[in-house]
Amino acid sequence: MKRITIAIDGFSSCGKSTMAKDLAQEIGYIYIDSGAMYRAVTLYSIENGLFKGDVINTEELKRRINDIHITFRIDPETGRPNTYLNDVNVENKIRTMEVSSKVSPISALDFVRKAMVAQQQAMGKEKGIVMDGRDIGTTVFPDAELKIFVTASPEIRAQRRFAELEAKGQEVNFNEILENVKQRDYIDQNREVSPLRKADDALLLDNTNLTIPQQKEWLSMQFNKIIKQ
Ligand SMILES: Nc1ncnc2c1ncn2[C@@H]1O[C@H](COP(=O)(O)OP(=O)(O)OP(=O)(O)O)[C@@H](O)[C@H]1O
Ligand SMILES: Nc1ccn([C@@H]2O[C@H](COP(=O)(O)O)[C@@H](O)[C@H]2O)c(=O)n1
Repeated sequence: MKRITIAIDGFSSCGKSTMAKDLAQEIGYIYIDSGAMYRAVTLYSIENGLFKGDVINTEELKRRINDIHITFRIDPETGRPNTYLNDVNVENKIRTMEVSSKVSPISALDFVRKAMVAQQQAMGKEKGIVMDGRDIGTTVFPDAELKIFVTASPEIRAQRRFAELEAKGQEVNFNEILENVKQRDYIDQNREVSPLRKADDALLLDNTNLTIPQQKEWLSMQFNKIIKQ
């Protein structure tokens, strides 16, 4: 059977990774969470003192960008990929509010995007990949055979994220999460390099009123339509 490239873009916390991971597992494709890569660069910057408050030492980060190696390894227990930063598992550390609050300015830097996009394109050169993010259908894989753009109301997205972090035992505040979701959407849509936007040939999915199984079924249907062509 032919193998294709699947790009899933959209707003923060709307369920892109959930859909992408499930589909990849079902069809035996590689899954890459490109947001995890920008989060890992952000964590590196925090841990290496490259932030003074909210100000980034961009010159130093630029000098070090080639020392930042991000890989994904499947967790044998869950069957899901974990993110590694320079060979250390950082899957939990990159999901904190501290990283969420600093990641969008980091991802707006042109040299950071250039480095990440090159790695993402290398990961997808054999096809058989599902990648989610903000610019996958527009910049990383403009020729992807299946492109989806996901959205949902900011309130429902914040609610979903709140429930997830609370279940992980993190101390979270709903309003802080809602503010973060809106702020990241704004920065991601308004940056100069590869701003978040729907590719002209992407299918739009508003999953505000969909359950996880419903959106999974919808995505499988879109995949099957393309693969049978
Ligand atoms: N349709 C849905 N209904 C309810 N909860 C959902 C739905 N889709 C995803 N979720 C939950 O919402 C949360 C955010 O989902 P997910 O991490 O997949 O979003 P995302 O778009 O990849 O986010 P980010 O852009 O921040 O990486 C998760 O806890 C997930 O389980
Ligand atoms: N292709 C991408 C993916 C992500 N970003 C930036 O990273 C942030 C975190 O991503 P999540 O998917 O984990 O929410 C996101 O807010 C973007 O700033 C990106 O620029 N391009």
